Amino acid sequence: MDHFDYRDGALHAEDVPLADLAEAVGTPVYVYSTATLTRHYRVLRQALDARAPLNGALIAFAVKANSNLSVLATLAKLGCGADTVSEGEIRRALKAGVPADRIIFSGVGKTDRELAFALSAGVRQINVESPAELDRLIAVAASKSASPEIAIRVNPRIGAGGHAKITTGGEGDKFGVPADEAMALYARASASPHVTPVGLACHIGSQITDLSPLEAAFRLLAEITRTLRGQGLSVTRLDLGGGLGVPYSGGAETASPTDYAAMTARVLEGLDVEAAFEPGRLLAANAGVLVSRVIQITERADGRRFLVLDAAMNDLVRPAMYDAFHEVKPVVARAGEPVAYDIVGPVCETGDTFARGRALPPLEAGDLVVFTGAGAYGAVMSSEYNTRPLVPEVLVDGADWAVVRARPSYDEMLAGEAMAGWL
Ligand SMILES: Cc1ncc(COP(=O)(O)O)c(C=O)c1O
Ligand SMILES: N[C@@H](CCCC[NH3+])C(=O)O
Repeated sequence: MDHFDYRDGALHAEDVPLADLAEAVGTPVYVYSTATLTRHYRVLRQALDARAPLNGALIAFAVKANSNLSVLATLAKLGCGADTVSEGEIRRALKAGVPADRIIFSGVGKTDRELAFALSAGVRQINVESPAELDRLIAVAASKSASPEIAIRVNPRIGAGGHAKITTGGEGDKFGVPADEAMALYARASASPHVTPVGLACHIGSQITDLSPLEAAFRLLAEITRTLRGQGLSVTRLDLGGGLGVPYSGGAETASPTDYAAMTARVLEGLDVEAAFEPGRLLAANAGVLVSRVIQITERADGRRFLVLDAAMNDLVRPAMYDAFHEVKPVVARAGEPVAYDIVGPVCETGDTFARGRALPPLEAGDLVVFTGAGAYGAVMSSEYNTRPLVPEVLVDGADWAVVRARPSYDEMLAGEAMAGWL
């Protein structure tokens, strides 16, 4: 459930009419709902706390899904931690008030500088994804006389997710260490005074709607835990990643947080480990919309109608990149027989197409529409392609709202560039 509803035919974010926001801030603009973020966090928190093996488990929001400082601070205030994949994300999480002991550092290619930064920040845990990374981490930690707590990320050879480009646990995927190698790596790490292995991690993909691949991966981690303990090694934490999908359209079926918690608790029963989760999309996707204005409607003699918006693939890349579906709705409810539109942006790429033949009520130039489900992997994946300013972001809380990232001016966009001295 979200908090974007029609009231008297006008779409609101909580108590704020989106048309008012569009007028005040301009379009395109991302709008996030505090009540929805809060609700999504609480639903997961309660589902986990209802199952003894998961009670109090760390929820570390995957910062890559939405790294806006105010969004992170909203979640941090609820007790949420952060799953990070770069020095930049660790800096953001700290700045937003996430305590270092709730920050997990994941990622397939952390630089020595980033590892050193994570050590000095005192993050809770570094998830090591390869033997080469373990060697570099040991060297960095030795130079600081440190011994950070680490988990080994297992590649369970179970890929899952909404699109081939977003599976991460498959055999050919770059992430993590295959199970047998992971056990050898864990034993090797345990012998070093410069890392302290505490557990295992996995994350097999994103937009996963069926629990069975997740269950298979979690069972594998439980089995590895038992094997390592049989070798006299200590394993106290399992980081079970994120990946749970969300319904991008009203009718779509996805596993619920309650079913997810029940399945996970069954797998961990009796194992006596501290679990952690790294949801991104689950908390943020349906807490955000992208508001855009119709520039014009281009009609062809063959009857094709292009709805040309002021938002483009550089603002919301998921349809172009993954053929992802986002529902499009008019901000002011309109009557009339639905019309089929090809919904496109102004960027000079055929891929700048959000949807083909999408049925919407008849629209006119100047009308506002929203893309729903845009709170995760929306603004964070935007670019300035075609020298289009990055989209601003607004956070709503009841009847209050604030611009939490401003649209840059053209001067600001060009300020970082310099003319070569010989020109
Ligand atoms: C290590 C890790 N954890 C968590 C996530 C969050 O995934 P999702 O947004 O699907 O929950 C990702 C991204 O897929 C990831 O790479
Ligand atoms: N960015 C992707 C998901 C990948 C998540 C990061 N591993 C999306 O928009 O669906």
